[in-house]
Amino acid sequence: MIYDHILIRYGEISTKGKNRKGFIDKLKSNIKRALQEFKSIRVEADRDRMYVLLNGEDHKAVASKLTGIFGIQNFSPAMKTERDIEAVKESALAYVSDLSGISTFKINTRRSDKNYPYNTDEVNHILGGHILQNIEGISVNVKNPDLTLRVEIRKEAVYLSGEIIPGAGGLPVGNSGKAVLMLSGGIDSPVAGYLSMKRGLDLECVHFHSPPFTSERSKQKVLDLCRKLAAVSGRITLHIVPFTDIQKLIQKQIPENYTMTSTRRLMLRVADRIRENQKALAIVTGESLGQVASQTLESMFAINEATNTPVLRPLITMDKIDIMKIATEIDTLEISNRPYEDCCTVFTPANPKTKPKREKVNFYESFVDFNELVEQAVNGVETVTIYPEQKIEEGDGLDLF
Ligand SMILES: Nc1ncnc2c1ncn2[C@@H]1O[C@H](COP(=O)(O)OP(=O)(O)OP(=O)(O)O)[C@@H](O)[C@H]1O
Repeated sequence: MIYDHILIRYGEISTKGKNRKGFIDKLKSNIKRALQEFKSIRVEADRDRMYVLLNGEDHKAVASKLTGIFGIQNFSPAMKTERDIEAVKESALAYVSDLSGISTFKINTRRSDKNYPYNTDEVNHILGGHILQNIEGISVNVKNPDLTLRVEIRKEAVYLSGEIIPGAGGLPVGNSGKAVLMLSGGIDSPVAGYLSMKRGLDLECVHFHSPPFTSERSKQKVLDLCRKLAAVSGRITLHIVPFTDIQKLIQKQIPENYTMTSTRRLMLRVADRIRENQKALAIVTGESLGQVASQTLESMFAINEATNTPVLRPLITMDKIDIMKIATEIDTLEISNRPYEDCCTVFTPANPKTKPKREKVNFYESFVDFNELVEQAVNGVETVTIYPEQKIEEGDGLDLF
């Protein structure tokens, strides 16, 4: 089958003029970036549809890229033909003749141009009759056909397609503004990042590390996770925060059962400074209610006091098993399961407070001046941009830590 187009139907889209334009422009540029290896293709957009003009490129390879792009409801490889009914008849016949294993079919016509000289029923009959007359042994089955040939009659042309391939849904990455993702090496935060990109967020990642307590291998883990997220968005900027001094001071000055609460508050403070520098408007975390001591409601209440920036928690109501399912789908689970230490696990107290009190943590922190160390951590951030295909191996010259 020689398809010349892929016809893309938009996902959830606000009908308001300006938002619609923003959505379409963003989706178009994301599609162009995802398809840049196909040199001949062109992408055209109008209010209701987008078209990838294949110009000879393999439609299957292009389709496999399109399935991962947020903002696409579904899409169909399509043949474009002139509006003249004789031309449509010939194209429909060619389309069906070209497929093997089709013994039943139906025609499903939609007219967005109501001025077309034939209504949808008439087009269904004309094309159906033509196919029945010219292909031996084929019959119509309206309930369960082998092929539903969709015919879209538009102002500029008629499009024929036989297959609807589901898209990833969501909103185009970048359509909803920018946030920073607190990315650990664990299972949850990459999934939180993926889901927030699905709602159109552009993400920059922040990772806290504490050398020499955390190793090169835990660094590699985070870089690899970023590479997976970059496969969705085209690229990811990662900010790596030197956190050792802050953690040491916490260990020294804060009572042991409150060190975890204080560590989280300091992480949030530093992440918020990076957010501000990067002109982002929210912080995303991988927290899920009740999962661990730091994720009880009391803990979140005590920790969240560190900022009044919106903290988005896409996984808050999800069970671990469902989070792991998504981690498997986005191919991050195996990376997250690598057994290397994270700065939090290294310093985790034996009995962290599961119901910390704001007053108490404020009281303990009031004896310690963290301001200078927060400043140093923000100033010591190393930033690296990661692309999907980039292989980052240990010792390849990326002297991050
Ligand atoms: N080293 C780190 N760097 C950046 N963010 C972190 C780090 N450690 C934890 N976080 C953030 O805090 C959230 C809660 O972390 P915590 O270790 O309590 O939970 P978790 O369930 O193990 O999460 P994850 O699976 O994402 O590590 C993480 O999802 C992440 O957003």
